[in-house]
Amino acid sequence: MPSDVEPSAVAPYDALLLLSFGGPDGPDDVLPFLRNVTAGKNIPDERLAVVAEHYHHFGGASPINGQNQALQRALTDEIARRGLDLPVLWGNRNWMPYTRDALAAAYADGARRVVAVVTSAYSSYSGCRQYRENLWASLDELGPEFGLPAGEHPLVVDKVRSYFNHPGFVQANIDAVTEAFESIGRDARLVFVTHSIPDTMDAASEVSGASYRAQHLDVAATVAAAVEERLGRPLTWDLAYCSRSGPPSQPWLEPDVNDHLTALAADGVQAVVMSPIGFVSDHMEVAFDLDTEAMQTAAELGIVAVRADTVGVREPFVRGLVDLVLERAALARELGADPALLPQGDAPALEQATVGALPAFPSVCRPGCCRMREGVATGIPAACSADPLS
Ligand SMILES: CC1=C(CCC(=O)O)c2cc3nc(cc4[nH]c(cc5[nH]c(cc1n2)c(C)c5CCC(=O)O)c(CCC(=O)O)c4C)C(CCC(=O)O)=C3C
Ligand SMILES: [Fe+2]
Repeated sequence: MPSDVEPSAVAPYDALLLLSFGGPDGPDDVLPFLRNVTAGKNIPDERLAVVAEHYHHFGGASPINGQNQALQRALTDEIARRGLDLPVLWGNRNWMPYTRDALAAAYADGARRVVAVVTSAYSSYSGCRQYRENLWASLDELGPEFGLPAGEHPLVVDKVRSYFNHPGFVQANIDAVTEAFESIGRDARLVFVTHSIPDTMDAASEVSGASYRAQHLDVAATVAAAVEERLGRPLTWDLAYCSRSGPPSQPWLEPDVNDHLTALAADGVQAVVMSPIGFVSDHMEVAFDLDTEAMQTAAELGIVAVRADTVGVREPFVRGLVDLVLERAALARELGADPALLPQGDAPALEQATVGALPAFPSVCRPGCCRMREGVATGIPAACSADPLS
């Protein structure tokens, strides 16, 4: 077996946690799942009913769980290929297998320090802090279960940095968009798509180095430039959003992809490649909001549309995630085992591969990282930062 690194390259980690959103496995799961997702959120009942219908349209099961299992297998294979020893666990914030159960199993197997990879490439409350809050709450619950005094955690969990500008994630998107252009076989507008979030959440995301929107614009510019080079012709591109929820009175990032297609049609655009750079797999937002709804909008407008693949289990992406785990392990070794020693900011000198104009995002979240609103602490503790309440 070829091995590009020493087995000790994963130290101090005993396990890798693939941390994801979760989704229903069948019709009976849909409502309890939606209640988990929206607990304490200001989401109108009408919106929930509509989203429940999206799931029922697919037999009540989300594709996300199967996709995460495929990624878990791909990571396991890539880790073995490199001659490394690191079991890959899978846990979700909103559905079984839950984060706490995955961590409980890791602890029972003897793991004490775990590195997490979140299935969200971008930094925002939804893609960073909410996962870190879920980790902290899970660790809090597990302490007493394993006989520790309340407030003591059985495990330390670190997370790899937001990887939107890591070469592996970006390369997999470049490949997918190039293939989509080859399949449409004609000149087409390139429309990048991501999940909309409230404007207030976007503003709060900026503390990590650049806002959620700016992170996407950076990736989009890099991908578009590389695809132009591969195709040998210039492209025009935009960033649009899908899956808005929340009350209509609350501003969210725009334009919505359907409105954007309508505007493009009015401008005479006849063909579009949609690239879902905001998502790592073809879960419900992609399967329904893009493949069902936006594709129907395009058809009604007479626009020929092709949807580029998400990164899924593409080789550059999977390889990149394992590179990020090794990067995080090197940082952990440099900083020592005590999370209290972690710096309140950037990583010390460490080789961190990036592409685009933005720097590598912090591996240890900065104070105020990815709050729901700028300057407003929720009082909910979050893992993977020097101060859980900051
Ligand atoms: C930025 C972002 C990502 C990408 C990063 C990441 O991947 O984490 C993402 C992913 C996902 N979102 C998902 C599902 C849902 N998101 C909801 C609601 C919301 N998402 C938000 C943001 C994001 N969401 C926000 C600001 C809300 C409002 C309420 C809140 O602040 O939480 C709701 C409630 C109903 C609705 O309002 O739509 C559902 C059901 C699924 C599972 C899909 C499947 O089952 O296949 C996935 C992967
Ligand atoms: Fe963060």
